[in-house]
Amino acid sequence: MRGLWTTDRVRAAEERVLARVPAGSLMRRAAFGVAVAAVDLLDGRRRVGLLVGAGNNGGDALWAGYYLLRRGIAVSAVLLDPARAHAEGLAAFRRAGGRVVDRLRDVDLVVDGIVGLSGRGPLRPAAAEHVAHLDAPVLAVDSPSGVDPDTGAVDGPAVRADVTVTFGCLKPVHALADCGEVRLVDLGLEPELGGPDLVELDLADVGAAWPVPGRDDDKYTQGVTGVAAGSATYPGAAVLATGSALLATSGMVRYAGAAAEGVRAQWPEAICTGSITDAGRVQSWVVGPGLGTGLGAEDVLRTVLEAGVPVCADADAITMLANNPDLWDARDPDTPVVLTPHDREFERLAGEVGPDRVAAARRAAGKFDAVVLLKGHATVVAAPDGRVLVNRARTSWAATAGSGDVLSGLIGSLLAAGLDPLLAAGCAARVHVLAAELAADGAPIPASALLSAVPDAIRAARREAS
Ligand SMILES: NC(=O)C1=CN([C@@H]2O[C@H](COP(=O)(O)OP(=O)(O)OC[C@H]3O[C@@H](n4cnc5c(N)ncnc54)[C@H](OP(=O)(O)O)[C@@H]3O)[C@@H](O)[C@H]2O)[C@@H](O)CC1
Ligand SMILES: [K+]
Repeated sequence: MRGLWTTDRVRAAEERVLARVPAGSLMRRAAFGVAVAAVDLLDGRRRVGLLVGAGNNGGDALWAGYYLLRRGIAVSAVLLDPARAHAEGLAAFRRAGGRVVDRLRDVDLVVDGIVGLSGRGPLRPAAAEHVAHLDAPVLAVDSPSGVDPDTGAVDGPAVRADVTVTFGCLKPVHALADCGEVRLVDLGLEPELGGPDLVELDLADVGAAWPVPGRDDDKYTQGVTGVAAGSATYPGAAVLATGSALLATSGMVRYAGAAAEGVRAQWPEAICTGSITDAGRVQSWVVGPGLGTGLGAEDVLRTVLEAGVPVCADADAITMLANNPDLWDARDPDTPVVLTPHDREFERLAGEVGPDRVAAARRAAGKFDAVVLLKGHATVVAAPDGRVLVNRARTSWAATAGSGDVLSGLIGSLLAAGLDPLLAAGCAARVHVLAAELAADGAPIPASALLSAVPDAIRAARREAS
C-alpha cells in the first residue's frame, strides 16, 4: 500500500524538516537522486540537457547538472527565466563547467526542471516551445511539467516523461497521470507527513485481501452474489457479469433476469431465474449492465436497493438513478452501495467531472453516501468518509466494450464475500486492469478474453501476497 500526499501537505512537512536540517541539504539530496537516475538512463552516453524553470524545481535540475558534470558528463542548460534561476544551483553548475545555452541540441537525455510542486496549468509558451522540439528521453524532476501535481490534469502542452524522480513521497500526479517510471528519493519527510490523502493498493495488498475458501467454508458461507443484468435481446452483459462473479470467488452466483437462458448456456454453475422476485437469498447484488432503463428495469433496481445487502450499481442502474433520483428512496439507509460510472454516467448523476477527478469522486461519494468508482485511465475510488484509493493505469487494454460488466461482477462477488466496499472496489479494479494486461499481452482483446484472464490475475495477486 502506497500513500500519496497533496502538494500542500508536502510543503508543510518540508518546512518542518527544513527547520532542523542545514539549508540546501534537502535540495542537494533530491538533486543527487536525479543525477543517479540520469546516469542510469544514460547507460554510458555522456550528454545531458537541462530545462530550468524559475523555482526550486529548476534548482534541483541545476544541482543535478553539477553532480553529473563532476562525473565527467557534458551538461548544458536552458534557463527559461534567467533572472529567477536558482542562484546557488546556477553558481554551482557554472563552477563545475556547465554551459548555459539558448536551445538544447544533440543531447542523450533531457532533465525537465521547468516546474514541480508549484506548477499550475499547462506549460507556458516559451517552455512549450523547447519541449516541442525534444528528441531525447526525458527525466522529469519531481513531476512532468505542465501536468498538475495535485490532480494529474493536463490542459495543454506538457512534458511526456520516460522517468520521473520524485522526493520525500509520492504526490497524486504520480498515480493519476502518466509519469513514466516513477522513482522515489527518500528525504526523511515521511514522519512529518501524517496520513496520506490518497492510497494506491499494491498487488500484494489485493492478493492479501482477496477472499479464498477456508477449511470450513461451503458455497453459501463464501457469499452468494446476485446478478440483475442483461436482457433477452442483449444477454452479453449478463453473461460477462455473471461469469466474472463466478471466477472471482468460490461463492455461489444467482442470476435473475431476462437473459437467464443465455447465462445458463454459458455458465451451467450459475443458478438462473427469469425474475428478481424469485431469485432467492444473496449477500450482494450487481445491478445495471445491459438492463435497460424502462419501468421493468426500475422495478428491478428498487427491489435490489431494498434487499438490505450491498449493491454494485453500474451502467443502466446509474442512468436510472440519475433520471429518477426518487429511486434512492428504496434504499435501506444501511445498505452499502458502490457506483461505478464512467465520465458520461458520472455527469448524468453528479454533474461535470472537471479536471480534479479525485474531488469529483469524493463529492459524489458524499452526496450519495456511496462508494464511487470513477472509471478512467487511472481509476479513482472514493468512500463517503473521504478515503480515496487510486489505481494507476498501466495500459488501456481494459478500454473495450463489456469490460465494465466484468468489473461489476468482480465488485459484486467481493461485496458478497464481506469486503469493505471501498476495498472491494479497489481490489476489483486492480485485478480487472491486470487481467486486461495479461489477456492482451500486446494486442487488443474483447472483454470475454479479459474475463478468461481473471483467474490468472487473482493468482498473480495472491503470489505477490505470499
Ligand atoms: N518539497 C520538498 O520536499 C522538496 C522540493 N524540492 C523541489 O522544489 C520544487 C518546488 O519548488 P517551488 O515551490 O520553488 O516551485 P516550482 O515548482 O519550481 O515552480 C516555480 C515557478 O514556476 C512558475 N510556474 C507555475 N506553473 C508553471 C507552468 N505551468 N509552466 C511554467 N512555469 C510555471 C511559477 O512562477 P510564476 O512565474 O507564476 O511566478 C512557480 O513559482 C519541487 O517540485 C522540487 O523539485 C526539492 O528541492 C527539495 C525537497
Ligand atoms: K518538472
